[in-house]
Amino acid sequence: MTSNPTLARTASTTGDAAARADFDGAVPQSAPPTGGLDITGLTKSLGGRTIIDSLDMAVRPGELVSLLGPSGCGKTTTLRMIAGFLAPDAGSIQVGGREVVHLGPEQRPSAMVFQNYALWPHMTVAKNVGFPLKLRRPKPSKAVIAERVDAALELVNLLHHRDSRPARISGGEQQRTALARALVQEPELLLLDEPLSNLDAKLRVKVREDIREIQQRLGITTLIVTHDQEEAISMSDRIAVMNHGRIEQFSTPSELYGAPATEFVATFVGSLNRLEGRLEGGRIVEGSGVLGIRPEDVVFVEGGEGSAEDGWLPATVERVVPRGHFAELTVRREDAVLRSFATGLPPAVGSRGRARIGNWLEFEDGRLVRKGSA
Ligand SMILES: Nc1ncnc2c1ncn2[C@@H]1O[C@H](COP(=O)(O)OP(=O)(O)OP(=O)(O)O)[C@@H](O)[C@H]1O
Repeated sequence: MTSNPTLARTASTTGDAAARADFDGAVPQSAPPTGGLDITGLTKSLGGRTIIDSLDMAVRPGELVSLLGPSGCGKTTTLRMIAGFLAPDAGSIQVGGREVVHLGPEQRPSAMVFQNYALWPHMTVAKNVGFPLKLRRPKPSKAVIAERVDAALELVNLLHHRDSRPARISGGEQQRTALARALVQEPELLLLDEPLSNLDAKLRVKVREDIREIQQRLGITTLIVTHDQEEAISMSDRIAVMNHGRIEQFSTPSELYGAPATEFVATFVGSLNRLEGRLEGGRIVEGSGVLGIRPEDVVFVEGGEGSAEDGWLPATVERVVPRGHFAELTVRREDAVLRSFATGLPPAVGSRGRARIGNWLEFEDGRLVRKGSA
């Protein structure tokens, strides 16, 4: 297993002379990345059903990738096979170019953060974090374990709680303890199963920023399982969108949003007006395809003449849902009822004006065939 230089460097007393000479008191912004993850032909049946169907995926060294998909699509099953808790029926899993599929979880160069954190209630934070090191053979000395535990706790900003028990710290601190317990193992591959699902909305934003920052600083190749598109979009270099045990698209967040390969991806990532038909002169008319229109691509303007020129059609606001810094409008035109996002002061329910469609996606048989723009 490659030792991660940054984690070693965070403890001033840890490491060999070269590492110490390198350490100038500040944690470097980025370390050389750990190895990538290469999965090919991963297959698993459970209860007589194919759950994962010949899955291929390559995560680059130092990359953070989210496995995103609805409940039951097979995210956790995939992660458990990568971690070594579940044996696949077929396929290869390589970490840093080394085949690990036949190894047990503790022999793999990966560490997992569980959804429920799985902390021992009778152990202090420091004992919990040091536990995986105690299981190592040969067992590291007490002093080495203490140094590495402190380095990991410092990374997650939890040194002051080293002697607290899990019941005495907050949910966010428990999450960071679980993260430190994974990082202390200096894994090449960090695996996180719905890491933020037990946190309240505000803390979730803070913790996801923390995880991203630490991950980038250490250069650890990371795979996160989530069903939360906002979480995936805000943290990931790339997102693998899963549906029924297959990856529908594996792209950057902006590619997924702007050019979704399938109707499923378009509806799962971001919100979408889905309408049967096609656009002709800015007007939705009958047709065999499916139109996908992002709410921000529907513009409503109060008052003014509603003329078909430039795609403006008369429109009435039927519903207004404030969303904080913007509002979601339901706008009725003669051809369709559309959701629209409005920034600034939203119009009142019943307001009349005109609405126009700026950009749209065209799907046939569930696949993207064209992107249109007015
Ligand atoms: N031991 C099992 N026996 C039979 N079917 C199983 C078993 N474990 C999981 N499954 C099924 O496999 C499918 C995928 O489950 P998995 O937990 O991987 O989904 P998921 O995408 O992680 O969902 P969630 O977000 O709800 O955790 C589900 O339909 C589930 O019912």
